[in-house]
Amino acid sequence: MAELTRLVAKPLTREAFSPYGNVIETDGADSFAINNGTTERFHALAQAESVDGEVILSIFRGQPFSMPLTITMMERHPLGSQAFVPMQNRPWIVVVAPDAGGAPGKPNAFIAQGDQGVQYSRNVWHHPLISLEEVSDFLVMDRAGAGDNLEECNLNAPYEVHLS
Ligand SMILES: NC(=O)N[C@@H](O)C(=O)O
Ligand code: NI
Repeated sequence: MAELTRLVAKPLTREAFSPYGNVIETDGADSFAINNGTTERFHALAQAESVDGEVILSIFRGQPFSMPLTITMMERHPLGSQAFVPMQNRPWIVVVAPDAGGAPGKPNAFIAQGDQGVQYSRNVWHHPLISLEEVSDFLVMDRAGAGDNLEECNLNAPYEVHLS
């Protein structure tokens, strides 16, 4: 088995995640009152992108992974963005990577809190959903339509994701 490179998950912040997309959270976001002041709207935290087809909402029920977790591949969606918002307020893991000549470069891992969602911008390398602790539901917004919207690629070496 190839040497495992240790990857420590960092706290998810808008700034650190900005090269890859948006963090969907109320902390630090502007808001305004609607519904006669009975509701606060945190407006346009992310904008879905689809080159064609339609944008849909789904629920992904993720099996929990134990840590440390060895990752060997990444994927991306060339035809649209993909957003994940946790529905049961449990932490989860986000792994993204820059593009390096059409393949994922060195991955970055983040620990997301249960009130943090993310949107991967179109064509951004990311690892498939990594739930923690218990089976967890996520509201997912992404593109549906004709054509192949899933590109997978092995990492040049396996990484072992750690929480600390
Ligand atoms: N393939 C699929 O629908 N899920 C992945 O895109 C993922 O990011 O979890
Ligand atoms: Ni995906």
